[in-house]
Amino acid sequence: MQQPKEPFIINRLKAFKYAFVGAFYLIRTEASIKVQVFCALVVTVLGFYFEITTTEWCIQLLAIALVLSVEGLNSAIEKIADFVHPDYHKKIGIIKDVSAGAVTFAAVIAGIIGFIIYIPYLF
Ligand SMILES: Nc1ncnc2c1ncn2[C@@H]1O[C@H](COP(=O)(O)OP(=O)(O)OP(=O)(O)O)[C@@H](O)[C@H]1O
Repeated sequence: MQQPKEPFIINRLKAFKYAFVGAFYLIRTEASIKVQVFCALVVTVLGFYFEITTTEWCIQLLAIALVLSVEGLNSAIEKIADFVHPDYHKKIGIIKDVSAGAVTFAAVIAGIIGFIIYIPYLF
């Protein structure tokens, strides 16, 4: 028998709950996400210390969101890869390397953004 359809708002609230559970799971279990969250906290403190502009805050927050999102998706791809093929396989290696490579793009660009924002405050 089909389950009765739940109201739209309940359905969306549940989706939010699952998404937050996933976000906290990432922070609790993934070393790379812990490092990225630590970096995000450091630049947030720097932002308050140097009183960066509203535009700089927006760009910094976008860079943080980009790195955390791509890192989270990379973790999800690693988990899918381990689930579908737990043993060693050359193609799984390439899939994981490509996924990690996507994080590298985001992290390098975020680093460059950090330099562009903070170098003028330091020198
Ligand atoms: N099943 C596998 N088959 C082939 N190569 C693998 C496999 N698992 C991992 N590798 C190789 O080892 C590298 C590291 O994989 P791993 O799953 O440990 O990710 P990680 O980079 O340590 O993840 P994290 O982001 O959690 O630190 C991969 O990028 C890939 O080159």
